[in-house]
Amino acid sequence: MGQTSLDKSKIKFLLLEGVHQSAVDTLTAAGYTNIVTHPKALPEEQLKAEIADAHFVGIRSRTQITEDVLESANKLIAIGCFCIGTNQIDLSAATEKGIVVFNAPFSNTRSVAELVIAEAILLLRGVAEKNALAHRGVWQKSASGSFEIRGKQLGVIGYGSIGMQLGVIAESLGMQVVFYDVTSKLPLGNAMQVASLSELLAKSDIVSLHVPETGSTKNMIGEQELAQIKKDAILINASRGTVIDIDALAAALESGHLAGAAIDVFPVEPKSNDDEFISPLRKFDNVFLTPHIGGSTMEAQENIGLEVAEKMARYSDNGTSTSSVNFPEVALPAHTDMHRLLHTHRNVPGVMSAINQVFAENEINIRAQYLQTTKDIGYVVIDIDAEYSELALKKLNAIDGTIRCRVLF
Ligand SMILES: NC(=O)c1ccc[n+]([C@@H]2O[C@H](COP(=O)([O-])OP(=O)(O)OC[C@H]3O[C@@H](n4cnc5c(N)ncnc54)[C@H](O)[C@@H]3O)[C@@H](O)[C@H]2O)c1
Ligand SMILES: O=C(O)CC[C@@H](O)C(=O)O
Repeated sequence: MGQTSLDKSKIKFLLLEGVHQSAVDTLTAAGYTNIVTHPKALPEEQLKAEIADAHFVGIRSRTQITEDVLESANKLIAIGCFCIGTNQIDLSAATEKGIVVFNAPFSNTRSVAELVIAEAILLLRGVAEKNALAHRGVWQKSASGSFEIRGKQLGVIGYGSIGMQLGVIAESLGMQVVFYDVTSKLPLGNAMQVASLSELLAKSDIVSLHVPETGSTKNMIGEQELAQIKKDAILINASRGTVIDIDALAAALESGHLAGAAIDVFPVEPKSNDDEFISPLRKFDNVFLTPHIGGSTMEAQENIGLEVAEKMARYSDNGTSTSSVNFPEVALPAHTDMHRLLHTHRNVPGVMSAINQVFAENEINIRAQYLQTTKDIGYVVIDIDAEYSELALKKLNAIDGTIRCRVLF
C-alpha cells in the first residue's frame, strides 16, 4: 500500500452522479475512508462548496467542471471521469492548475456497441413505430418496410474503440461495414475505410456516429449531410449530442427522408432525472429516444468504478499518472524508505536545470528521477532521503515555472 504525505483518512474523495459502489470499495481497500458520495450531479453552487476541500472528485457526464468551478477547488489534485468522454471538463484549465484527469476509455464500449446493434435491428423492422402504435391500440401487422440487417451496409463514423467493436459485431451478423475516420485506421475483419463522409453517407443503410465532442465534430451531421444519406436509411447517435443538428434531423424525419433514428445523446440534456426532457424528436414514433444510457449497464458501471478508482488511488499513493488524458504519463515503482517529490511545471527551457540545481546546491542525493513532458507541461518525480524532503519541497515550490509540487512520504 502506498504512503502519502497526508494521513489517508484526511484525503477527501467526492464521488458524484451515482458512481458505482465498486469505486468506493476499491478506494476503501486502498485505505481511503473519507469518501463522500452523491447519487446525482450537484447544482453549481453546491458543487463549488463541496469541491473546496476535496482532493479528488469523481464525475460522469453531467457535472461540468468549468474554470470557475476549478477556482473553488484549491486542494484538488485529480479528477476521475467515470466514463469515456472528458468534454465536460475544462481540460486546459485543469492542466494549468496541475490537476490530473483520468477516464475509463474501454469499460463501457461493449455496452454502447450492443445498444446500437439492438436499435439497428429494431429500426429496420419498424419496431419503434409498431410498438408505439400498439400502445395506442393500433394493430399494424405488415412486412412492408421491414428488413433483416443481414447483407445491409453499416456506416460507422469514428472508428475508435466503440466503432471498431460495433463493426466486428455487425459483421458477425452478416452486415457489410464501411467507416469514415479522420485518421487512417487498420480495418478489422472485412471493414473498409472510405475517403470521405459523403461517400459513407451515400452508401450506408445504417449510419452510426462514434466520434468525440470536439470543434471538428460539432454539427458534423447537418441539413446538407442528412440530404446525402440514402432515402429510407437509419441514423444512430450514441456519441455526443452536439454532433447532429437536431432541428435538421427533425426536418429529415418529418419529410420521410429517413426511415428512423435512435438518439441517446442530445445538445441539451436534462440536469437530473426529475427534469423534463425537451426535444423536437419526441413526436416521432419511428425514433428511439434514450436518456444517455449507451454505457449504462451494470457490467460497465462496475468495471468503470474499479478502473477509475484504481487510477486515482495509484496517483494518490505513488504519483503514477499512466493513462491520464491531460498529463505526462509516468509509471512509478513504490518508494520504500524514501520520500517522493512530485513536481509539475511549465515545459520551458531552464526549469529542469533549476530543479537539479536545488539538489546539487543543497547536497541532496537523488535516489531516482523520472521525467515525462507534454508540449505544455513537465512532470518530474524525484525520490530522496526522508530528512531532506521538507527543504527540497520549499525550494522546488519557489522555482519559476512551477505549477505545483507535493511530497509523498
Ligand atoms: N452514449 C454513451 O453513453 C456513450 C458511452 C461511451 C462513449 N460515448 C461517446 O462516444 C465517443 C466515442 O467513444 P470511443 O471510445 O469510440 O472513442 P475513441 O476515441 O476510441 O474513437 C473516436 C474516433 O473518432 C475519430 N474522430 C475524431 N474526430 C473525427 C471527425 N471529425 N470525423 C471522423 N472521425 C473522427 C477518432 O479518430 C477516433 O478514431 C466518446 O468520445 C464519447 O463521447 C458515449
Ligand atoms: O455515464 C455517463 O454519464 C456518460 C457515459 C458516456 O457518455 C461516456 O462518455 O462514457
